[in-house]
Amino acid sequence: MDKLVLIGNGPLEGEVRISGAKNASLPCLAASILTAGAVSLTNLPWVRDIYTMCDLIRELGLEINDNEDGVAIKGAKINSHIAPYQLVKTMRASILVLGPLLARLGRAQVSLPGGCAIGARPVDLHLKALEKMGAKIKLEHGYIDAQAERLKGAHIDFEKVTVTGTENMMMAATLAEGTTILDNAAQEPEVVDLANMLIAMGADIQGAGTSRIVIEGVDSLHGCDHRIIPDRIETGTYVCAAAITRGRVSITNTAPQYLGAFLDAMQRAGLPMDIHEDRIEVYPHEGLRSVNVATEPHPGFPTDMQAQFIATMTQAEGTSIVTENIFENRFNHVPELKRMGADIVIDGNRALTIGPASLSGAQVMATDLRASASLVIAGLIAAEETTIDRIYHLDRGYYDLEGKLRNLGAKIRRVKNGTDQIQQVVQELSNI
Ligand SMILES: CC(=O)N[C@H]1[C@@H](OP(=O)(O)OP(=O)(O)OC[C@H]2O[C@@H](n3ccc(=O)[nH]c3=O)[C@H](O)[C@@H]2O)O[C@H](CO)[C@@H](O)[C@@H]1O
Ligand SMILES: C=C(OP(=O)(O)O)C(=O)O
Repeated sequence: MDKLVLIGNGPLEGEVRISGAKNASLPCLAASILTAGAVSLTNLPWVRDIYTMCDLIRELGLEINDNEDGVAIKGAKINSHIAPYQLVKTMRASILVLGPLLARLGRAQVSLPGGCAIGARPVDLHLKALEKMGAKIKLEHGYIDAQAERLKGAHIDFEKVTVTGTENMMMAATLAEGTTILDNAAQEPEVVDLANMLIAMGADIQGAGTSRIVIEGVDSLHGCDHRIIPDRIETGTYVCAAAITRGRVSITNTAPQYLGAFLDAMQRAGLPMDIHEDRIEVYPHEGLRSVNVATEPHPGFPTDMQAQFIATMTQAEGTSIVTENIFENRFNHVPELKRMGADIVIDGNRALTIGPASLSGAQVMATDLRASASLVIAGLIAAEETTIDRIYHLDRGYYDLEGKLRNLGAKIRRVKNGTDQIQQVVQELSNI
């Protein structure tokens, strides 16, 4: 298993170019199931989850040719309606093929995703909504088995805001008979990106980006060319990396308008920044102030930035209270950050971070995607070496994290298994 080795050093400096959004690419790849036409997607980040989704779509029979910037997909022929356990178990977002398969083929069998490190993450709201659209659903042998000759438009009022639930229903409704209204819909930029792709395929969708989305079903969709939006969570992660190291970093090829609540929190913390249309310039600061945030559905503070924000707050003056409202178990990074010297107390769904704490390198374990990123951020300023194990979590969602950080001057290397090699890499990094 690969590990990351870091040695804390000076401020990051330079430019980092943001990749396409993983969480927009996944539903857009799934949307290609809806058409027999040719789909071209560009600005895909070649991270593990994208490979997994491509494998899943290939497994269904679609033809995919990839290139450096994206994929060309042809869905003229689909010969399976089954999303197997082997693929779904490595990526929960596989559930996104349920709506499109059912809409196009009238049948879908998708392995039921299990819980994961951050929470139980049920898919009951996806299933209830599909039933409301006329699908017959059975749960058998660990699989969701859904059937519907043609889905019918329905009024769906989500009990909770669900991002992939909204995306699944939006895709299913494009080919349904009649009008579907989604209330309490997710307003995330990735939902809007998917809606824009579907509209380019001929779908009739109004209101994406608001809490009510109205979809008028059509008989068929055609192919399209679509460019994926920049990754707001990768962007925020580099803002935190720049902030914790008091760096001067230009974050380019991004879209700051998707990060309002997070950038507002960083500004309240005293981070000097210039925010442009497609880039953020982060400047060195004289010391950060602690601020309180609570995670909420978009446009609130994103849960996917919570771990990286807590890592940054370990260096802010005072006590920062971070309340996690989306997932019931998303503080797995806290015990690991504490092993590095952070002073953090968990109280129910709140994490109280008392700063500034002096961090020292340690052997730590990545437990989920964003928890891993928070350990990298802490490792950038920790004294001596930090070794992060189980970085396959990071590889699910960050394109070339160590390459991008190395470019900014960080002392970071990936090592294959073996403690001998770790010692050698530590020596090499110490000599830089
Ligand atoms: C691939 C992708 O886009 N992943 C994102 C998506 O995940 P995902 O779409 O899985 O998360 P949801 O928005 O669905 O989950 C929000 C909350 O609703 C609950 N819930 C959800 C569905 C359901 O049927 N029943 C139910 O109870 C979940 O357990 C959670 O507590 O949104 C999350 C919340 O912004 C992000 O952290 C993930 O990065
Ligand atoms: C939780 C995340 O992803 P997923 O929903 O795929 O687990 C994430 O991107 O932070």
